[in-house]
Amino acid sequence: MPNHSKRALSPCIAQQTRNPSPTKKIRTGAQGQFKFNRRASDNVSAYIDLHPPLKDLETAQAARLTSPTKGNAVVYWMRMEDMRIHDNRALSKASELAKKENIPLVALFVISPHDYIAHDRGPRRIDFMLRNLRCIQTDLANLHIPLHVTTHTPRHTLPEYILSLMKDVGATQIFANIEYEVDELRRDIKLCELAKNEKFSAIFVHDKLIIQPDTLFTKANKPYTVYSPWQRNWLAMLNSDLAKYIGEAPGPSANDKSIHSNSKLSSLFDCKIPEKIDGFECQDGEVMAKIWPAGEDAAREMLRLFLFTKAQSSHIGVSDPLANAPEEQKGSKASRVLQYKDNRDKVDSNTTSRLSPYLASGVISARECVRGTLKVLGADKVQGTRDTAVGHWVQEVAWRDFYTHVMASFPRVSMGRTFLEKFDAVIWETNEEHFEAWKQGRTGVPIVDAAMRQLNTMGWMHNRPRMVAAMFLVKDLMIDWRLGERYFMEQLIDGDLASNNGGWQWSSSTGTDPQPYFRIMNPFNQSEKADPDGDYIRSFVPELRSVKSKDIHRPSTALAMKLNYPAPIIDHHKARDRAMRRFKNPGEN
Ligand SMILES: Cc1cc2nc3c(=O)[nH]c(=O)nc-3n(C[C@H](O)[C@H](O)[C@H](O)COP(=O)(O)OP(=O)(O)OC[C@H]3O[C@@H](n4cnc5c(N)ncnc54)[C@H](O)[C@@H]3O)c2cc1C
Repeated sequence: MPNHSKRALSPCIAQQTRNPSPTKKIRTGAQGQFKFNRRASDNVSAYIDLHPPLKDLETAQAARLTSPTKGNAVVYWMRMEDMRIHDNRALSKASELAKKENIPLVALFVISPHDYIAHDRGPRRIDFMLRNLRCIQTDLANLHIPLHVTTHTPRHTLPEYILSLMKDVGATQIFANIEYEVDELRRDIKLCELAKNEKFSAIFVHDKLIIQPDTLFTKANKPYTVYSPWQRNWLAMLNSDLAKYIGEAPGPSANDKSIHSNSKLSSLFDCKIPEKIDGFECQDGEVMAKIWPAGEDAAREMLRLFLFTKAQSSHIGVSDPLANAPEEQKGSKASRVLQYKDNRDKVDSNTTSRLSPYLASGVISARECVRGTLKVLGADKVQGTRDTAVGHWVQEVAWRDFYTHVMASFPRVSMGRTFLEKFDAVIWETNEEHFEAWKQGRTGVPIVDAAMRQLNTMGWMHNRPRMVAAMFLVKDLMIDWRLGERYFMEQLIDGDLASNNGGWQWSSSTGTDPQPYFRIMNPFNQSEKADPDGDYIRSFVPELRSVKSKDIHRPSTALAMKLNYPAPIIDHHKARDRAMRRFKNPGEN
């Protein structure tokens, strides 16, 4: 199988581009247009959609050895999207087998810097991964299960490396949860093949989503490309068998204490998790640890607070989300999830769950989140329609499934290709000053600047400003969405390839279910709706803190000058006309 993925970096290129700094120079092409080193060619794009690697993994799984000889241990291979012990299907299955065969369970985590470069992972996401690994290592050690953490490059030899580690510990079976990105699937297919040659078995399990990809189809037996009908089907399937889709996977059993005197395995307990990874040093690690505490207990507490307590405006910016939590008010209609339908788009308070970093790293399962909604309602069916507050939230969790389904069925979208191919020809501006101003939050449009500064200080943004800031880059500044996609990934602590790509393609009207290109958000109107009193802007744009009136949404040039705040770098109405023209006739100026 040709390995044409845009994400396949050769090791030497990967090393050269090690430091994915936010100020990385923009590559410009011969015609002065921004150029992408990662946009798949037409042939590759067509090939990958015809041969989605998830199907190949399913084929490899069907052909795997079902009963290899008993080994001396069973391995669970944890990856950076399933970083938890509770309700973890691959871990649960690995533990079940170890118990049945009466052999120890060993957990493995391989740090793969080339993968992080290939996926534009930022230092915050990597730091969060290391912090969570520390919690997991301690919790597993309490069950006498070692977590062996090791680093490997180059990434294309990872399957051979995993196989050698299996041999080192005397394991013949390895379990992992599926990662749906192209290169990750190809890596796992290769491991299946190598394992089979050795008469070993590699078992890959669906865990990330509520409903796995490749299960929901239109009446014409095609993958869905529109969210609403897909979601109706998703909800019906979920409610048809709650135990199957959101049932909790049993936790791992403890190993026998004798593992500590096992000559091959005891040293695995000594492994140290690195403080940092070269090229991914987190400059604001302390701030991140405060806003996004690591570990499953923290994630669960975030969920509990969202389900059972009120929003707090003191939690807009850099603050500990678990501190000074308001009292739980059982039966009260004031909890954040019960107010979600009305308040979710308000950015001046913590109206949403802020669980995305935990879901993206798998510190909590999506199943647990949906089970939580059943508890709030005391219901035995999942609410998932927009007419109820809880249903509305479940619909958001479903978007996460949807975008991963899209990526699994149309893998080219993750290779720098637009879903709607006709928009691939849209002509983009190449104004580096504009791009820098957007990144730094100095566009002179307060809601956009607050959003970008929230991203730069918190590694996270509320969904509404994400859409406003993304649409401003693409439609007002006419800068290619792929540059924004990359910048978000580098900054976000919740960076998830499918959701980020889906969000960017939605905002730029190039994706599935697109916001039509002629619907362009007016950032000033959005600001008045989402942040009526201007508190969100005030917390992230200190220059405007003294502005008490509605002027905060659109300060006059004189006021902006007086406050040392930039004038808007673009006229929204003129920019809107330009975007309409360019999208209506892709390829024309
Ligand atoms: C341009 C753009 C880029 C984005 N990039 C990412 C990303 O890299 N990672 C990411 O997790 N989300 C991304 N999103 C989706 C969304 O903005 C965040 O998931 C949400 O803001 C997280 O806040 P929350 O946890 O409080 O969400 P809540 O409103 O509490 O929603 C609960 C969960 O549902 C999921 N979810 C909610 N909205 C969406 C959505 N539109 N698409 C996919 N999943 C959703 C998330 O897992 C979220 O934690 C992006 C959206 C846009 C417009």
